Amino acid sequence: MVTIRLDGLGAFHGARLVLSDVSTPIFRGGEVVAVIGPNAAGKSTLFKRIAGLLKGPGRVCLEGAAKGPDGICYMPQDTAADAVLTVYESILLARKQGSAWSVSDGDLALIDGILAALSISDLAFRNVGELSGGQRQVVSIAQTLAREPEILLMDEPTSALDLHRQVAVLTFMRGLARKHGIAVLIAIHDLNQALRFADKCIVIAEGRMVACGTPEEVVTPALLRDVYRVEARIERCSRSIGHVMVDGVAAETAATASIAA
Ligand SMILES: Nc1ncnc2c1ncn2[C@@H]1O[C@H](COP(=O)(O)OP(=O)(O)OP(=O)(O)O)[C@@H](O)[C@H]1O
Repeated sequence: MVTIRLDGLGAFHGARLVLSDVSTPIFRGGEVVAVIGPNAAGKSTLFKRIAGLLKGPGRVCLEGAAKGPDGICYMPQDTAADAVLTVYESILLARKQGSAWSVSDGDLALIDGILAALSISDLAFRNVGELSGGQRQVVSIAQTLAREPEILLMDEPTSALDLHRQVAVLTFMRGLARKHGIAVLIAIHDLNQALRFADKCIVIAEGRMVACGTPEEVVTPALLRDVYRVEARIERCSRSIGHVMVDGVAAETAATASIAA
């Protein structure tokens, strides 16, 4: 089984150390880990550092990955659109990235399966450049899956999706993690989706990890006040899943806001 653990991880943007001292317990294949935190906290930076796109101190301890570091796939936040390719071609290109350019029946069957699983078979021969933002985001997920990741880093993969597709994609990703033993780390702003779909949760704030545990352990009124600067409660629905109920901005922020007004 693949496992990943972060040991004192940090990252530089240029000469600036933007992220430091991120140490986690072991995350195992099959688990979904939500990475949460405010804007500019360092979530994307963390993913880029794990994926080897940024330099910095510390270690990414990977075990049991058949492809080694190549098993780590990063889906960026910005979904680049290559207008001249069809959806099918763009996914095939992603699959063939860094490998021999010969296409097997297995490659085509895998792509057909991904398109069907993500309910985008009807988009296969449309140009990527003419898709909506949400459609492009699902294509970007398909491109990442086509690389058959062992560790999957998804940077806000549902930010452009409607509610149905958010739930469908997150349900699918969790099933995929379980079925294929993939460790899936998802940076996400929707804390209710994190509470619903994640097995573990890490919180990044001001370039450091400030909490790690199950979503229920981590997403608390105290965390919401200290890290997100809102007054909020966690209420359980009839299915015992916690939901964040926001009452307003935290007092200190409210004072600042009224001064600013
Ligand atoms: N290419 C870059 N060059 C210099 N600084 C950068 C670069 N990219 C990000 N940063 C800085 O690194 C810090 C962390 O940014 P990062 O994108 O990791 O945040 P984030 O938690 O993913 O934010 P968001 O939720 O807004 O996407 C920010 O201060 C940001 O300005």
